[in-house]
Amino acid sequence: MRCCQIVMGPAGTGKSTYCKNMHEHCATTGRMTYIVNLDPAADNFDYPVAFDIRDLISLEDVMEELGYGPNGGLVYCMEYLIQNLDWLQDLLVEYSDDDYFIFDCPGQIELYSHLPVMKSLCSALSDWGFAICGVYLVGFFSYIRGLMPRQIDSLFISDPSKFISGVLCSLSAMVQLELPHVNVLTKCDLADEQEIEKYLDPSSGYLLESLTQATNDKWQPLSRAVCNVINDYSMVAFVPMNITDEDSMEVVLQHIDHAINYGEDMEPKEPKDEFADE
Ligand SMILES: Nc1nc2c(ncn2[C@@H]2O[C@H](COP(=O)(O)OP(=O)(O)OP(=O)(O)O)[C@@H](O)[C@H]2O)c(=O)[nH]1
Repeated sequence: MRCCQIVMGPAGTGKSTYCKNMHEHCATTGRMTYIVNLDPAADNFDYPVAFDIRDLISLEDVMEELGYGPNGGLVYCMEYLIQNLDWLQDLLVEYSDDDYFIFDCPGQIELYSHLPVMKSLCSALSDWGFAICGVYLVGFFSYIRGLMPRQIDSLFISDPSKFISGVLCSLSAMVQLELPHVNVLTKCDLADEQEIEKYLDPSSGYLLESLTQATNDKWQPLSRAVCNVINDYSMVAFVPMNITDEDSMEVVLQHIDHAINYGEDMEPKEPKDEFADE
């Protein structure tokens, strides 16, 4: 079966790092993967690129030649890809049916929340025989890059509303793309395990308690409803990933394999229980 992961998520959540680590982890278990760069704004990679959207169109050229800004230019590039999908199909045709692809996507969340381009891409991949898993990354921490690279900007942990916002964005991608889907919480190597658990364990009541304290009475029914969605649907649950821990990469991969193999028929379960005895 031809399989692929569509790696999505806001800017800086670790999509390219995830692709590199997933590629390396799969190699250690004898699974050959090919990474496709679908970010027309990408500059360099730490992983071997099988093929690259920038060979079709680059953001720099679009901005220069059409006078678009970065966001409009990116959307233009993605729409151009959709209008030229034969470019991608011709490249994929060269590979065998057992080959496994990881698509490293851009960080503009509107691509996953309401614009039709990713949905069109996924429909095409499905028509070409791919079993697809959407992998949506949310960072437990976020970084500012640039003048002070690797400086920690905001700690999601200090602000449950940011965590909720990340969950709602992933939910929006799930609803929009209708793919077998795995949510991954990245940068967990930077956080204390017990702190992460507070966010991920619905029985802790931590999210609702924090939101209740932080918001005006008027918003509390909404906070409760959102927390119920997060707690009741294991499909919205996040798999914590620690890139320094091979076991953690393997757990993420098992969730993806499970999603690909069982897709929409998957019984809602707490992901952490699912592999507890393995
Ligand atoms: N400690 C730690 N750092 C990470 C992790 N994932 C990513 N980073 C760092 O976070 C920064 C952003 O990572 P990228 O992989 O470039 O993120 P991205 O989502 O591809 O970013 P965009 O392409 O801008 O959307 C880099 O400095 C990475 O080294 C992680 O799991 N742990």
